[in-house]
Amino acid sequence: MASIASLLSTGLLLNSSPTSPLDRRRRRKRISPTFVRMMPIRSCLDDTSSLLQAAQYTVDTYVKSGMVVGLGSGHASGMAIQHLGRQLRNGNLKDVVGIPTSVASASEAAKAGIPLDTYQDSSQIDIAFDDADGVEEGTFVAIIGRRKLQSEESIIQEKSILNNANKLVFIIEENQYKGGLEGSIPVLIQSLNWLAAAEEIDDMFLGDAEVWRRPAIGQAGPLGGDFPLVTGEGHNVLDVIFTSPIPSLAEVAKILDNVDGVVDHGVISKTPCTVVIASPNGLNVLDKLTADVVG
Ligand SMILES: O=C(CO)[C@H](O)[C@H](O)COP(=O)(O)O
Repeated sequence: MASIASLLSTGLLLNSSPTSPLDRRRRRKRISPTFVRMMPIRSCLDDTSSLLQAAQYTVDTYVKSGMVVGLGSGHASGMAIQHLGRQLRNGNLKDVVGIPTSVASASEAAKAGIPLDTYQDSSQIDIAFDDADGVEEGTFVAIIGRRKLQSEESIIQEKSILNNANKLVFIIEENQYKGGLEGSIPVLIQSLNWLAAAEEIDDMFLGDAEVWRRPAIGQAGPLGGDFPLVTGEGHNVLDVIFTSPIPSLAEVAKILDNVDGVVDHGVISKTPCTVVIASPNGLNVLDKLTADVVG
């Protein structure tokens, strides 16, 4: 098995291999139809205002008094948290408790005056909203966690909050909802044997993706530089950067789940799931009510 460094130096990581495992799975993949509701809400707005509208719509539509709410991370979630705080202050909502998915969302929620609780496995979460780096069209499988992690925060915990919520809503922009997503998927790996796991992932996606270890400071690189990021749980983070469109995120997740040393990753698949999509023309609200059957 070639090392990542040697593959990079020969440029092999950038070449496209027509017979990679992903290609073979691409040919085998069949996805059953699922029910998707589309509710267009028309308006004419710039990017920021449309995301703000999506964030406010999410809170106004799905958060009710007395609920426990998973508070997501990112730009749109920040706006939703601020709006939720306003609704509590002006009395439109009461007795809401927030469970933050990150240091940033905890800090935003504290500033907005939202009462907070910490996440436990037994937490009953009525609804969670979150940003996503991308949501795959039709399947609603999402990528989270590309952002830089801070101190003790954890993709594992963020995924648990989203998975345990009775209702999950992603708030995204229209260019983030599509088939054939590209870019990176964060993968948590045991730090002791990180190189073996990285090389196995590199082999699995040869021709489709580059594998880099995320640094705590400084530039990213195949070996993560001198200061690799170590999460609060003691893991390293690999960014598996797809240079060609991913035909099926669920298949990628399945491959990653089978690699020795992989602890978790930023692919999340949950139904039911709602996506509130902001665009300059207004909002599209899509619901996926049933899970795909892959044969
Ligand atoms: O992990 C994530 C959501 O949980 C995303 O990586 C992140 O929040 C995206 O942030 P932004 O929408 O501000 O680019």
